[in-house]
Amino acid sequence: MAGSAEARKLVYLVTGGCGFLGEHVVRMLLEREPRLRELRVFDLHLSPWLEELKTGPVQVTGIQGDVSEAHEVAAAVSGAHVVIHTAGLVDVFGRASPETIYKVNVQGTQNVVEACVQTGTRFLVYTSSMEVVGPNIKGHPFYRGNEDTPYEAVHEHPYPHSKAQAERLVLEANGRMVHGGLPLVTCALRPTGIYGEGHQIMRDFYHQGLRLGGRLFRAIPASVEHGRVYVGNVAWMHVLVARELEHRAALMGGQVYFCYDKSPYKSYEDFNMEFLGPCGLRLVGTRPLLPYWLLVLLATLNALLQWLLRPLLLYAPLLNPYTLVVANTTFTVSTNKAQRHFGYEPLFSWEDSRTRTILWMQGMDSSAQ
Ligand SMILES: NC(=O)C1=CN([C@@H]2O[C@H](COP(=O)(O)OP(=O)(O)OC[C@H]3O[C@@H](n4cnc5c(N)ncnc54)[C@H](O)[C@@H]3O)[C@@H](O)[C@H]2O)C=CC1
Ligand SMILES: CC(C)[C@@H](O)CC[C@@H](C)[C@H]1CC[C@H]2[C@@H]3[C@H](O)CC4=CC(=O)CC[C@]4(C)[C@H]3CC[C@]12C
Repeated sequence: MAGSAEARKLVYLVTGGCGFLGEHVVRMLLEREPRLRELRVFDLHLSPWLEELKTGPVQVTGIQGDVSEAHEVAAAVSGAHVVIHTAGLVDVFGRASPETIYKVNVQGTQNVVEACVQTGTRFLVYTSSMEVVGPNIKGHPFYRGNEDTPYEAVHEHPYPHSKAQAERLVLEANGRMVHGGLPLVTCALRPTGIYGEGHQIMRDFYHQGLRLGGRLFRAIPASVEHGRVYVGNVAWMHVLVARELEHRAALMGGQVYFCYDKSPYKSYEDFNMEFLGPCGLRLVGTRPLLPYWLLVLLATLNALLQWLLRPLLLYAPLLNPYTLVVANTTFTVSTNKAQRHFGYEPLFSWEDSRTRTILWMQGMDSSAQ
């Protein structure tokens, strides 16, 4: 939907704009934000597809930078009306050190907040995560909960802990005076497990299945529900929040919103099979093929192997003690807070989300042959 030239006056910055979610946010903004004059895409690694976006009426500016470097963030934020901060180290597989995770996710977010304050940017949307809530280290289920559901959010793993710290920084910054004397308005969005075109973990499952002769072996009971949300709907919620923050600052400022849509409640593995099945893979077993204690042993051995091999190579399998607990703990949301506060409705139906994801996987399938 193209806006008239005179209506184009806003400058948006998307950090992590070349990532799985970030790319969908960037493309959604270009399609559905008619007030855009300039779209800045800030990322550690700029993608080649950015060039194809530079042919339209909106100025698309790729900025290669590191959110953990305050001066680089300040330069990118300066002059922006809205910042959508998606950049982060999404690592639960032990690829990055805890120090690096905190440096990027916490210090990086602090840098974004301070840059908004110093340069006068008034609207900040942060991509938080369901993991800020849970599953907690005790494996307590969170069954179709909402933003107000009481839950003992206790984290030891660097990733959820860093996301919780970053979210708190963003929410506490709401109301701070920015350069120019007006208040900063912030909010945080908490996606559950995002799926869709470009999801690296789905690729990993697909390639693992190919290596195992087209089979995947059930490890988690089908009864363990895991919340999932389509990346296009998460992107749409980011665009909508960024648009509505100015007019609904009193209601939305300092708030958190789960990202949700009509994706069905299923176990993580059964949900993945909605896409892996049409690509020729099958999930072996109606119940977990191995007892849980053996899975714990295998996960622990994987963690030990990762530690032993680290000086030589990065060994980062999907199964480790943390991913096993998360996968094995029910965590689903049922809420309409985003609809009540800013009129959010999913842009993509479950059927459409599923079809788009399958077509992407099949396209990946053909390119893999
Ligand atoms: N993937 C998922 O299921 C979920 C993701 N999230 C959150 O969504 C956000 C995006 O996640 P994904 O797109 O899945 O991850 P991703 O890894 O695909 O994208 C993250 C982007 O941030 C960039 N980045 C990393 N470190 C950076 C740094 N120091 N400076 C600048 N850019 C940097 C990466 O290059 C990448 O393009 C993250 O904040 C994550 O915590 C939240 C809930 C679920
Ligand atoms: C090997 C089997 C036990 C297999 O079932 C493991 C699946 C496991 C890799 C995933 C299960 C749940 C996922 C996490 C969940 O979707 C919540 C997340 C939120 C985020 O912010 C980032 C990603 C993740 C931690 C996601 C990562 C992969 C799982 C642990």
